[in-house]
Amino acid sequence: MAYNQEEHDQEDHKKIQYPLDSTCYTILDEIGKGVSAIVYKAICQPMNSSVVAIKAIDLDQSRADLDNIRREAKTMSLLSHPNILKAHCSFTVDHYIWVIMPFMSAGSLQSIISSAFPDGLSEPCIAIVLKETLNALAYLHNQGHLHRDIKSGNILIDSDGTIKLADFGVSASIYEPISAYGSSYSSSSSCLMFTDVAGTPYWMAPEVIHSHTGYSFKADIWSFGITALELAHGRPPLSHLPPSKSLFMKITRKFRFSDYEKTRNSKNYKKFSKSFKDMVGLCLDQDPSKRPSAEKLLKHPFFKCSNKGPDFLVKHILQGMPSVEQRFRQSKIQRQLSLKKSDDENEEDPEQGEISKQRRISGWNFNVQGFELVPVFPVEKDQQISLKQDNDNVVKQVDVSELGSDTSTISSPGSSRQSEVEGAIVCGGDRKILTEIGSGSVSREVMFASLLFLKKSLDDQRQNVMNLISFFHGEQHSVEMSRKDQLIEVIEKLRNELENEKKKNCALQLELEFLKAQYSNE
Ligand SMILES: Nc1ncnc2c1ncn2[C@@H]1O[C@H](COP(=O)(O)OP(=O)(O)OP(=O)(O)O)[C@@H](O)[C@H]1O
Repeated sequence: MAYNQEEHDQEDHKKIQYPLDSTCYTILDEIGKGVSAIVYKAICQPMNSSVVAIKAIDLDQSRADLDNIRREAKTMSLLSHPNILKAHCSFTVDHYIWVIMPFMSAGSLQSIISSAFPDGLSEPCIAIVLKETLNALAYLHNQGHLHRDIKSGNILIDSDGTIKLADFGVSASIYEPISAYGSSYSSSSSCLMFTDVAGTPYWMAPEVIHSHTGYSFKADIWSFGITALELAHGRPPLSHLPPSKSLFMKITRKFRFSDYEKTRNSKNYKKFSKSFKDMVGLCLDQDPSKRPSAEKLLKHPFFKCSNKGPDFLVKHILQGMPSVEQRFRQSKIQRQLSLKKSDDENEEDPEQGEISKQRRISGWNFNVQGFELVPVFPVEKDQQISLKQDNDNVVKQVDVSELGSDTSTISSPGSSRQSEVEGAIVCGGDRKILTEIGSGSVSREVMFASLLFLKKSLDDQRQNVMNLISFFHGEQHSVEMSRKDQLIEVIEKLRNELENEKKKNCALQLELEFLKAQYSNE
């Protein structure tokens, strides 16, 4: 059936106003959890007890400030498309913002994959999900909006197989006044560009991480390509690394060979069609200008061949699937078990032992045939931290004890102003080393951008730890949960946050020292 925008808009205007009062809603169950929000299934009594989803965004933990969240609500209220999830309303409840949304009873594709399809979906199912998502994206781009957080966690599915794109928490409009984005928006270049780092690391386009270069609609296309890989393999590339590390790997264009091998030797290696691989390859072009627009991508043979609809998804994905609330409960238990397992493994196999297994690579490309990211090995085999010299590029080793630290060694560019350094952090016991490679593919601005990102993330984590500490001092969570659940959750969070904090602190300090040394050398 052809989609009629006018009819859809008229339907939209007929919608009834949901109450802006939390007492009108009864929470039934927890169904999901994001970085700074919990999602509940609830009923709205004055609306004939209709079922809704409530996203409770904790303002104390949210990266987005109130303005951003208001913008999300505003963006959602102005958009109208069958593949875009539109909120009923939103209002504040203590230090939470409640976004009242239609309940998409099968939850997100991410929750479906993680609970029932760990090795990914079949290609015909992927084609339907991606096509519906791309319809939403094409509409969004035509309206002048970037989504900026395309991933399977933001693609929701209803019991009848309907697909909707959700979560406009970091979306942005190119038509809004520049002041709405502070200094993060620039219209001086030939196309409208954003420069702030937004989104979720594994799905982020390289130009979003290298944010000094600016990015636009094509950043969503990259994330769409990563989402395709996520649906195909069950997880996005580099997701075995912590988010900050995956960002750093993208910036330094390195990731561990052992990790790549893990993916490649997967027993469940699947075959995908040439047109699917080609479509993903187009999205994952390093050069944003070479990626197709959403509208053009819709005309790709991969989508043209797919004539199956939502019923197919019901039959092949949803039938027999536990409810979204059951799945959420299961995933919580699994998370706790895997946390315990990784704790045990860390005790047996300290990080130091891992270092010897690591083999550095100088870049990574998307391989259309193999349908995965492929490492590029450095031309020079020497991976020692050493004095390295080539024609016009000198890299000299500096002992950081000279810079005020007694356990670290960094290599930094020497006399040449053109020298550029790719940094990789290798942590082993208490000896932290910032290594060199003078191949010249990462500039100081990129290094700065990554440092700023790490710093922001560090600040966020510090804030989270402070929140948890105050929670332990007796602050009440606004929604009732069992005491045991709360404690398990808090301990899990605290352990993660502290671990991350420790690693990032260490990395950040070394990198800052390194930059200081670099500048003082000049
Ligand atoms: N309207 C909805 N109906 C049904 N389930 C939902 C709805 N919105 C969210 N969910 C469920 O809650 C989960 C968490 O959603 P949320 O948007 O908070 O986090 P996320 O997108 O997974 O992560 P992030 O915080 O990184 O954006 C989703 O994966 C989905 O399963």
